Amino acid sequence: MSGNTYGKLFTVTTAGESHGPALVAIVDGCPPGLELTTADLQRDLDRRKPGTSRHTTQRQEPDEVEILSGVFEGRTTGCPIGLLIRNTDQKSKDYSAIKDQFRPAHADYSYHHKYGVRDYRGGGRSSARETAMRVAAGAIAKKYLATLGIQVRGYMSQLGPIEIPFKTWDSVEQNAFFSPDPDKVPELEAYMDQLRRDQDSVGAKITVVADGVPPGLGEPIFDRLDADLAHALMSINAVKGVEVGAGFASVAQRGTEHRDEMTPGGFLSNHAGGVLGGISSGQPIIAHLALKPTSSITTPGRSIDVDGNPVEVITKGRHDPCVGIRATPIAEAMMAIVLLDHLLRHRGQNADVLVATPVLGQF
Ligand SMILES: C=C(O[C@@H]1CC(C(=O)O)=C[C@@H](OP(=O)(O)O)[C@H]1O)C(=O)O
Repeated sequence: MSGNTYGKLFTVTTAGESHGPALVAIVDGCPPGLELTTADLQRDLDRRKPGTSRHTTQRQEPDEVEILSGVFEGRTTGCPIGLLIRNTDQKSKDYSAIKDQFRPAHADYSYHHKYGVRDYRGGGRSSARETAMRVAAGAIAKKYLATLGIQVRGYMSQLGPIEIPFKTWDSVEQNAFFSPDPDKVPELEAYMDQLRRDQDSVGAKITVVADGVPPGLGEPIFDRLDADLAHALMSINAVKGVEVGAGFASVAQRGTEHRDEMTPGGFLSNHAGGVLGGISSGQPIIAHLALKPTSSITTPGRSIDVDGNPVEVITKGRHDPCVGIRATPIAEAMMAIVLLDHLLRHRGQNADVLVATPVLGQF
């Protein structure tokens, strides 16, 4: 397998380059009978698309999605769903100056060594533009999960050095950063304005939460739910770290603090992030993602060209000074895809399992 497909029963295959004619996806395994229109997908695509604020790339892409197959009279048929988004605002000449150079920290160098040939325009296949198709596919998963009362939502929890404590979901859709604290937005804006003046980029942390997930999802040993979440979330461009629940903070915790004690009234905490032994516990699933600073910056950097000569790289064109700003819908999509895949797998083997033990209330 060449790594362009995710999932076992609910599968998503993407294809397409940043400056090619279009991005496409095949979403297979969606249960039949789900009401689905392009509007269901467009909402999340609009949340991710470029050029919607001064803090993101100024490439203007409407990211209008077409459903090519798998939907008949407004409902999924159970057959593969073909999706297409046309690229409309490519400016490939921005890349001609660096076509034989490698941007430090970019996939340019490793793609060149792997394939020997690459579409250098806009990062080609390694461009974060590919994530548009994940968002479209994830919207299908989200819609099916919602019919079962499962809701996947995310927010920005840190931008560079600025931590953003969770305040309210109501704020998240009201600002360009997906900040759950409206009072932080002026500070985030000022930070980004200065960053652009500095011709630099910065990292970010995104948190994703799934509420209403029943206990039982996840397949020990290698396909643990948290292992698959790490796989899927780490597959997003620029992600350098994934934590589930307390994550790396678990290192400094004692067992008495980390364990999520149980009472008949419910769990008393959620350090596990909703996953015990690789299987969902019925608590909210919580994951955090670390995204690195964008490698395409106009501040010159030392590198080499394809012949090994030293060069100074300056990346012109339109770029996100912080890819994390648009990553929240992508992270939600990947979590939804993982959850639906595991839900269908769980159903397949365990639909008849009944235990008398009550499902505990969530923390
Ligand atoms: C277009 C998108 O982001 C692009 C991601 C990207 C990269 O190298 O990752 C480089 C830029 O592409 P271009 O140079 O063609 O403007 C971004 O604009 C998108 O996310 O839809």
